[in-house]
Amino acid sequence: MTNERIIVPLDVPDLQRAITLLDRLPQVNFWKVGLELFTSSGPTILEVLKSRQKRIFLDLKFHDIPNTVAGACRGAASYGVDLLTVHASAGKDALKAATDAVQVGALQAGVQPPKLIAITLLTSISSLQLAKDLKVPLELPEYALTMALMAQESGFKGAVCSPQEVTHLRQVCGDDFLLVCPGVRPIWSHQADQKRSLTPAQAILAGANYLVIGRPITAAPEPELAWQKIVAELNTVK
Ligand SMILES: O=c1ccn([C@@H]2O[C@H](COP(=O)(O)O)[C@@H](O)[C@H]2O)c(=O)[nH]1
Repeated sequence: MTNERIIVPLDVPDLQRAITLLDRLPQVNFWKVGLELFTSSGPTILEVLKSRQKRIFLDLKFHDIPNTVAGACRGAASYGVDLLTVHASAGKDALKAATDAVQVGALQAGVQPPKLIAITLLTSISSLQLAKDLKVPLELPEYALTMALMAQESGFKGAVCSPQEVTHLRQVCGDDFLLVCPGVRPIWSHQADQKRSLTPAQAILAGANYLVIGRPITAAPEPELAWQKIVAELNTVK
């Protein structure tokens, strides 16, 4: 179903505002909890989402030494969430440690392990910034692919990438590798800080499994209407 492929981030400063958004958009089945809400309010929101039978993408983007990433992944896996992120640039040892740790954490908690998804390169980074600020000597598509392949070799189930990299990553990583795309922008919405965007229809046609679409929906004057417009756009390419 189309709307199962749209993940809406709960990028709000507190639990009450998150619940207000959930109440306003009951048609959304897949929600993302990220750094802003988790830092301010902790894991309570995960219980709220589960009590409403929602799917959960816990986007905490771990990036640390292997031992610390493993500990964080064990803890996060105990919540029984569907997807969990780690930065691929934490390196192969950290990614392998994460792969083992989610199994342990989930087993101890008696829940299913989350699918681990690697951040390849934040969608707010442009090619120019990658070269000039981060001093990465690879072209951006090659860098994103290198990160995705390292994650795949380390046992990750998928990657977060911009929709602009999806075609290439899909070709190389295969059909079973999940590609989760933020930076998706309908033509009627603002780019804001996203640098590598495509429209929802273009992202799905390119081969994305999931689209993460936040402010075009959550900051719209009428979020329900924005959601409906995006679902209608995706129905044209089903
Ligand atoms: O590379 C990345 C990784 C994660 N994100 C997250 O996705 C959403 C995008 O929200 P919008 O309001 O649609 O821009 C946000 O929660 C980010 O933390 C990303 O944008 N890029």
